[in-house]
Amino acid sequence: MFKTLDDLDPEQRVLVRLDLNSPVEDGDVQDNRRFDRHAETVRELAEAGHRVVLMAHQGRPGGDDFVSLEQHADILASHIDRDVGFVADTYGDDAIAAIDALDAGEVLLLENTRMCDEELPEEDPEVKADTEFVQSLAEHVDAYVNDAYSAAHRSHASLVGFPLVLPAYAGRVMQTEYEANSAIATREFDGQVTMVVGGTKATDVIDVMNNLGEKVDQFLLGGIAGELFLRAAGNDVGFDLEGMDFFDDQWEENRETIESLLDERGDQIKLAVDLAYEDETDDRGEIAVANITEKDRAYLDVGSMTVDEYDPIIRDSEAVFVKGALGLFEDERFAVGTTGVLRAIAETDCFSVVGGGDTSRAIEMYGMDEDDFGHVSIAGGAYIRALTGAPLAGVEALQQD
Ligand SMILES: Nc1ncnc2c1ncn2[C@@H]1O[C@H](COP(=O)(O)OP(=O)(O)OP(=O)(O)O)[C@@H](O)[C@H]1O
Ligand SMILES: O=C(O)[C@H](O)COP(=O)(O)O
Repeated sequence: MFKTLDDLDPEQRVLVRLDLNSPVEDGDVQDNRRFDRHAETVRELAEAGHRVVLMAHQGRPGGDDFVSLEQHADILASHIDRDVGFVADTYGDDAIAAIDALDAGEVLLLENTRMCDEELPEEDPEVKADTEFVQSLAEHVDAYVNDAYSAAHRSHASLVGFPLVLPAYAGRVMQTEYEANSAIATREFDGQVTMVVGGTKATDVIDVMNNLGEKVDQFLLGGIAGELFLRAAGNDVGFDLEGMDFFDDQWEENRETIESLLDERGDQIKLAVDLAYEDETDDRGEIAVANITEKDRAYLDVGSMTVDEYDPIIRDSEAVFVKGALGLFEDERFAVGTTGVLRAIAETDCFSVVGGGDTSRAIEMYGMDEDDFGHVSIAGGAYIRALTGAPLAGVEALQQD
């Protein structure tokens, strides 16, 4: 395990890595649950009287969402009910002067870590620890806290360098995410364990099945990934709408693996029995998979009969994990599958974890209460890695003494 905020000495100058990477629309950073979650860690540190220096990233160089963190400071301030200072510098003289000027309980956000050349290349922690970025900041703080679980799969300087040169602790988000997302690999459940898998990436589903095949009793499939499995089972599905490229490449690359998974794990894998599409009047139409004779239209959701089949399986489960949406839920007509399984989870008291950046958005979009779920992860790439047992560089760096 790692040390947590409970182990931190009083009155520290603490350097805290958050993940505030957010959608940006027309240059405006959108508020989202990452701010709300990290607010807990920041508030706790500030209220305890520490001097709090925050680091985070936004986008990647070259992308439209690669912007300054100035707006993030204001959004975060609104979540913690106290000022968050901002300095447009990552580790230069301005950043150091602002850090040195902090009083107890004050909070300062440094500029986008990815504006620093030493942050991004994926390198070993030892190399990152040796950078000017890490060495300069480390001299002006007493401790390092990593709260950025959702970025912990990256071996970037702000995530893996500091634990080698400073006493390092996990923040509250890091702690909660790590525990919940590792549960499927580490916890023993007495009853049935079910995994709902969908979304657009077949390899995510394949990796999850290969890694968790012994832990999970039933995989309930949907989404593009589910359609690829239906195709492998001999159905004429997998039609790309104009401008979309979900199926052909994925089919070429994964066909054999999917066929052998169906062969070896057929009893554990439940596929949709009906699918939904946009009909001639732009309404939702549904068709039983058994009645599909031609690959002539795109399917955008699992159908209602499928939800009726999946619902009792979820209600009989002791633990349910979700990765990926069962349909194009952003369009209300095609949200039936995704909201159907989420409602079934919310209404039972099973242990549940819902992950995937997109999928978890459905919870708020359709007015469900996060408290009805065991854990709603704010992680995308890190969540899938946790499920498939892959190491997370940022977590490993924290765990070494
Ligand atoms: N049949 C479908 N047709 C088109 N889009 C679909 C379909 N089924 C699911 N999707 C889309 O899949 C997306 C989720 O896929 P993804 O695999 O990216 O899931 P995630 O795990 O939530 O996200 P991420 O990996 O980005 O964190 C949703 O935005 C949804 O609209
Ligand atoms: O938003 C995320 O999933 C994380 O912050 C990681 O971002 P990245 O994929 O740009 O490294």
